[in-house]
Amino acid sequence: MSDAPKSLGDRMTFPDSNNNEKLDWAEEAEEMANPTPAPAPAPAQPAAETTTEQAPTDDQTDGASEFQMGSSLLEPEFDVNVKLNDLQGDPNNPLYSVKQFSDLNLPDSLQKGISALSFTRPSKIQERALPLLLQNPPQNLIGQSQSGTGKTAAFVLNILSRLDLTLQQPQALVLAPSRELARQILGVVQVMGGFMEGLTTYQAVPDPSTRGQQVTGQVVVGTPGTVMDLARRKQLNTRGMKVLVLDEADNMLDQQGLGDQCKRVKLLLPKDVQTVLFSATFPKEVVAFTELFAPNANAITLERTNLTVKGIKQMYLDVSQHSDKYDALVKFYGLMTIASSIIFVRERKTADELSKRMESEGHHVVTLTGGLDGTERDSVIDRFREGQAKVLITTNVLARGIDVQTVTMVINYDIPDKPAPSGRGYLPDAETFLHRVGRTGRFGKVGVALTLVHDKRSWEMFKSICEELSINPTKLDTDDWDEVETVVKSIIKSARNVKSSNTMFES
Ligand SMILES: Nc1ncnc2c1ncn2[C@@H]1O[C@H](COP(=O)(O)OP(=O)(O)OP(=O)(O)O)[C@@H](O)[C@H]1O
Repeated sequence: MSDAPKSLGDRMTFPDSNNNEKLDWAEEAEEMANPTPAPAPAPAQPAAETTTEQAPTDDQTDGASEFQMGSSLLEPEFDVNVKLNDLQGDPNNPLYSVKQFSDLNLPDSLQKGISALSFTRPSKIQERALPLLLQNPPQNLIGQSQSGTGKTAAFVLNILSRLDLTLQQPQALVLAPSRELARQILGVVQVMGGFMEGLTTYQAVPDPSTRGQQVTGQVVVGTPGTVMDLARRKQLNTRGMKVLVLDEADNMLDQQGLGDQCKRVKLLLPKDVQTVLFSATFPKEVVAFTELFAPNANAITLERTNLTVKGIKQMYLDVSQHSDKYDALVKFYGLMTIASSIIFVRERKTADELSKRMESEGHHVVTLTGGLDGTERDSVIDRFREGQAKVLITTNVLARGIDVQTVTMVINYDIPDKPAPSGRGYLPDAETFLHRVGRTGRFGKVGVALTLVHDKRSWEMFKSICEELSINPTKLDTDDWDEVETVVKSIIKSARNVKSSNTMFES
């Protein structure tokens, strides 16, 4: 099945901190000639097999306010660049960045909301973004920071501080690519705004029980398709909107379907709506469009080399062929106790197959794909959040934004890919890789990411992603499981021993 050497690691290995193996790219010099490595064109695959699942624009039920809080602050470096479009954002202005939430002059009700979440001080992105977001007249913002660094709280605080609670009409709209993320954001709005008397919210994801209902919630959080439907049916009055937020903005503007819908939604809003775009990634293909969508925006960006969360330890399992992946996965799970983990696969079919096999062998797993209806999806993610299920198998539908702090391991059972611009074949998808692995290692927690590599193509894809993101993963060799156990344990231990540099925060 595979055209790869029996053990890829024999000739192509990443440096391994544990056994001092050195990276040997020499044999691949030709393939590496291009500084931004493009992998060999992927073999054509049958359509049904190759479509990477898109984030859904439909499905649903009602809001939940469950999410994790607290953190052990082990997060390493990340620095942001700030591009300011006005003099108010001058670094000499005392509001340029804030050291304490109390410096923001927020109403008491909001300070209480922040305390309810146990946030003691703002993270770097919050420190930089909040003064820019809160200034008047409102300014647009494009904000980038690594996964799990607190972008949600930044845009939610801005929204809540701009509401007129005496008006019972929609005033702020947050669009997210999946129903699960929309529910999660709504949860943050409800807890953070829990002390604001009269605050109302609306969850705009497909829900048969709210069909025909007029939207009166002041903060509307939803998926673009549903929001567009509500507006078209005149159930959502958009005239009073003051803030529009696109979470996972690059994803929202990049995909043909979601991008079109977001544009249409924006056209319905007042011209002076404050437009806020947040993501951990803004690939260059979407940057021009983000600037059109949020004109004259202040921008907080990350250097390409700072995109990864260093607290997430990267490993890969080198298996000989596709059919060995399942056994290697199960063996791996047998080695250690993992608090909670997410296994990402490429297709719904694989998710279902993997889930059936693991269940039949006594593993308790849950599966969430776009193939489930809204109520089922809500129930699965809730059970996983509550710890009733420790293993979640899913597709890219949950690659972005989902915050479950008990997740200590992410497994890329299949390497993420995206259609090549030429329309022929698929290319490695570094952005999706980054978002997937970012489901662990949240807000300074330690996490481990494991990627399965099984043939030459998967190896090349992984290698390209690692180069693009400056990742140096440790190889786990399936010929020696005792060694795998030792290596993984030592990686986890070394990650735990990372001295807190507190660089989640500004010094
Ligand atoms: N100032 C803070 N102090 C402590 N915890 C915080 C603070 N800000 C955010 N958090 C927590 O950090 C976690 C990650 O936050 P959030 O989900 O907003 O990250 P994100 O940057 O949006 O990530 P992603 O890019 O994956 O969407 C959440 O559990 C949140 O409650």
